[in-house]
Amino acid sequence: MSRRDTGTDDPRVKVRPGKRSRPRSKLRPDYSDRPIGHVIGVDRGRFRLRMESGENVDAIKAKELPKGSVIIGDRVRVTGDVSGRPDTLARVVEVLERTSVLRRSSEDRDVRVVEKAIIANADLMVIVVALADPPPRPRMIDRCLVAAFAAGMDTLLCLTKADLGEPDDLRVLYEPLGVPVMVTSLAEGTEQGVSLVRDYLTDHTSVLVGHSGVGKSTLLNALIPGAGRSTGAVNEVTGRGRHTSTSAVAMELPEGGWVVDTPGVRSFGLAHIDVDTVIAAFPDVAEVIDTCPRGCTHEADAPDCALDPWMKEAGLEEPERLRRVARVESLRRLLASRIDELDS
Ligand SMILES: Nc1nc2c(ncn2[C@@H]2O[C@H](COP(=O)(O)OP(=O)(O)OP(=O)(O)O)[C@@H](O)[C@H]2O)c(=O)[nH]1
Ligand SMILES: [Zn+2]
Repeated sequence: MSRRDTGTDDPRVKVRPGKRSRPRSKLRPDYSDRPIGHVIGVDRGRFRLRMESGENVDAIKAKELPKGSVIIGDRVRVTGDVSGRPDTLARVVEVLERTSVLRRSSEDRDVRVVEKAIIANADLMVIVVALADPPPRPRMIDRCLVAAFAAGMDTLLCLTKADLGEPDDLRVLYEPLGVPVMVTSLAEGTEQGVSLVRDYLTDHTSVLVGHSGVGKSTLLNALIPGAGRSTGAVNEVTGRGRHTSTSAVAMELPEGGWVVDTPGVRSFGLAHIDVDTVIAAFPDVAEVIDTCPRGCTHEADAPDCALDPWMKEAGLEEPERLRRVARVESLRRLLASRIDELDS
């Protein structure tokens, strides 16, 4: 992946990966008059579509479409039986151009990096972080910010369990980057901050990302009464979350908009994202890096890397000095290793 020319060298100019338009082959049939559906459920090769007519229709993918080419959130053209009557199946014949694609990479058994598209057309990543139990990890937040940036999605930082901890340290780290921060408290019988989050999510297509146990399901149930997400259980065998299923689902918000829930976001390797894109996702640090010597790797042992004097600048107030150290360490860790599990 190469960085697109935006006509400027200014690293503050965010470069979002461009939409790719596939040339239409003359031999391919023209499906442009077929009805359009929105993929709101994927379960082992079966798709649930919300048609533009409002009908829900079940479908499979046409053979000519490659494996994995239809994902949750896609807009697709459909042939066959689109009546939505029981025991009917339509056929997805074309995937329309996506406005965003959230990808992840992971290592397969041969330790090859495999990249996978997991969510299409989502515009907002809600990074869910508990203020305590489990303790917040800025490293994970940074990984998510990079993935969202590379996907072309906006971000919202949602700090849960405010009854157990203070949000100020995280606000100091992320508000200067322009990441909106919202705080919720959903301890037994309380419901603070939810309506603000719901208003923010309305009319967007969002995905909640966060470590196991931070309260994603609790938040989702509060946002969408009747969402029926089960909460609190941790897999006793692996000690990890209990999502063993492969199904992905998009749930409708009461006032409009969608929240996507997919086990795909559990592991969040960023190996498919190039160094420039990782750096661009750290706008404050990118500005400093601009003054590095040519070819600088920005790693801890890189000679004359501009990040070192920036961290140690004389006369810095303590919170700002700590913020800079945290930002540089986070970026350096990300540059050193972009393969990681969200839950690790
Ligand atoms: N004290 C407190 N506990 C909370 C709050 N929100 C959720 N919890 C509790 O935290 C535990 C985990 O919540 P879940 O909603 O299951 O967390 P999750 O992020 O969906 O976890 P996974 O499904 O494993 O990914 C549950 O016991 C919740 O009751 C909160 O605001 N305050
Ligand atoms: Zn450098």
